[in-house]
Amino acid sequence: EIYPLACQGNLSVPEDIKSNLKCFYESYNNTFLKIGPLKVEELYLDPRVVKIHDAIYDSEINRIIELSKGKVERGKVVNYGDTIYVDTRLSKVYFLYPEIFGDHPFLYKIQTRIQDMTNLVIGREERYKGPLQINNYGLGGHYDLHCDATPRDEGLWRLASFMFYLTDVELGGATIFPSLNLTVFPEKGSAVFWYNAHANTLLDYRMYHSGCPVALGNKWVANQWI
Ligand SMILES: O=C(O)CCC(=O)C(=O)O
Ligand SMILES: [Fe+2]
Repeated sequence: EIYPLACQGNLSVPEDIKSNLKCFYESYNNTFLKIGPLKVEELYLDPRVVKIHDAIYDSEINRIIELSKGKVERGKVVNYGDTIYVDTRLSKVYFLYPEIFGDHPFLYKIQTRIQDMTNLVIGREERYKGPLQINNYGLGGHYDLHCDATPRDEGLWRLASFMFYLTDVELGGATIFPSLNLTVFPEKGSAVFWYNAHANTLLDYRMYHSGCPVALGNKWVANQWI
């Protein structure tokens, strides 16, 4: 079982890959990023997974959690067009839909920043203009192996995933990518970003991942599917 090993951070990315990973400042050609460049840490090269440090302000985190606290409900998963409760996902979820952004304009800023940070456009088609999904895991909360896109989407929806860590977690709660031997521990204010599909839009099965059980503490993350 690699699950417990990976969750504890006892697996690591192969040495030949690790030795080529870099940390750098990125500003693309973006005026705002020139003023405050992204702090990028490469976690894997092919497929590319990056961590962005200081991706969201504490003040924004507080507001998101405040908005979501009383609203989160047991999360479901999509199953052939239905959404159902499953044992493999134990977390509470609240969707901050674009419809409510008008009441909370700071959310526009966050989505715009995600676009700047990824160089991608959220909602290439209107029906894919997704919400910010807020996830809260209590003790034992977890989300087992899954891919954010499904074969039916084939990379048209959820081409990429951008996830903010809104809290540190005292113990457990890592995000693991078992095919890559990659474990990412939550770090408040940071974000991870990866593509769920190849350039030809077929799903990239290497991107299966899990949210490990929280052993101590309380975990909040915010996902934006792109
Ligand atoms: O909580 C995590 O670390 C992963 C969450 C996740 O994969 C998801 O919400 O799709
Ligand atoms: Fe996921």
